[in-house]
Amino acid sequence: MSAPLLELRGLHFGFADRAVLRGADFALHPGERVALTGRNGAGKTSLLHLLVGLRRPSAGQVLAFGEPRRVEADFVPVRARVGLLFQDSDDQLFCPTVLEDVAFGPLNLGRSREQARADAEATLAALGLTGFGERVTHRLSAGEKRLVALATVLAMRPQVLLLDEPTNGLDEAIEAHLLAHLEGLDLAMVIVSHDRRLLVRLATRAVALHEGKLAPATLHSHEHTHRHAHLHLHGPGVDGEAAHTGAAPLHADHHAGE
Ligand SMILES: Nc1ncnc2c1ncn2[C@@H]1O[C@H](COP(=O)(O)OP(=O)(O)OP(=O)(O)O)[C@@H](O)[C@H]1O
Repeated sequence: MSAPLLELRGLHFGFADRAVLRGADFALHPGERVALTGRNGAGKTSLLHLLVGLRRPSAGQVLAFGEPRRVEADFVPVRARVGLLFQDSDDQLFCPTVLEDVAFGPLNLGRSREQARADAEATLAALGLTGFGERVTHRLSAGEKRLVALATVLAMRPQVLLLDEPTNGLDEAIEAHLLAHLEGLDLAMVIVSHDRRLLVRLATRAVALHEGKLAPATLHSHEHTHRHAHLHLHGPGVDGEAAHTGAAPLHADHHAGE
C-alpha cells in the first residue's frame, strides 16, 4: 500500500481534567474513506483537530504527507491540503456573504480574485447552491450553512477531507445530493458521523475510538426477514445502542419495493 497521507503514532492528548487519547494509532492512505466512530465524548473531534494541528498532543507523533509535524509552522502547509469541515458551521463561516466565505480559502492560498471567485461559484454550483453567492451568511438555515461550510472547504481543492458530522441539519433530499457528491470526489476522507446510512454508503473501512485508542470496526448492511434494511456497526467502542440492538431501523431506499 502507498505511504499514508496522514498518520498518528502513539498519540496522547487530554484536556486539563480528562485524558482523551491514550496511545492512538491511525493511518489514512490515498483513496480511503475512513469512518471514525465512537460514543459521544470519545474524542473523535479532538482527533480530527490533532490531525491538522488545531490541538497538540502531549506525547506521540503526527505525520502528514510523510513528514513529522510538531509546531504551527509545520501545520500551515498541512491545512492548505487537508480540509476540515467543523462540527459547528458557525466556526467555519465568518464573512458577511456566502461568496466571500467560499472565496476566502482560495484567496488565502494565493489564487487571483478572478480565480477564487470562479472556484467559489463552481463549488457552490456543484453543491446545488447556484445563486447563493450574495446571500447573507448568518441568515442561512442550518442546512444551508452546512452546505456552504462544506463549499468553503471544497473550494480550496484539498487532497484530504476531514468531515465532522457533515449531514447534521440536512433534509433527506439534500443529504442524498451531498452523499452523491462526496462519493464522486476522488479524495481521501475521514468521516465522523452518527448517521449510519451515510457511513455504510461512503466509507471504505471503519475505525472505532474507545478508551483513547483506535481499533478496526466493521460497517455493513443487510436485509432482515421483514425486509427493512438495517445497518449494523460492530466493533469495540461503537455506540452502545447500535452495537446492542442491531442499530436503528433505517428505512433505506432499497427496502424491497413495499
Ligand atoms: N475545550 C474543551 N475543554 C475541556 N474538555 C473538552 C473540550 N472540548 C472537548 N472536551 C472533552 O473532551 C472529550 C472529547 O471530546 P470530543 O469533542 O473530541 O468528543 P467526540 O467523540 O467528538 O464527541 P461527540 O460525538 O459528542 O461530538 C469529551 O469528554 C469532551 O467533553
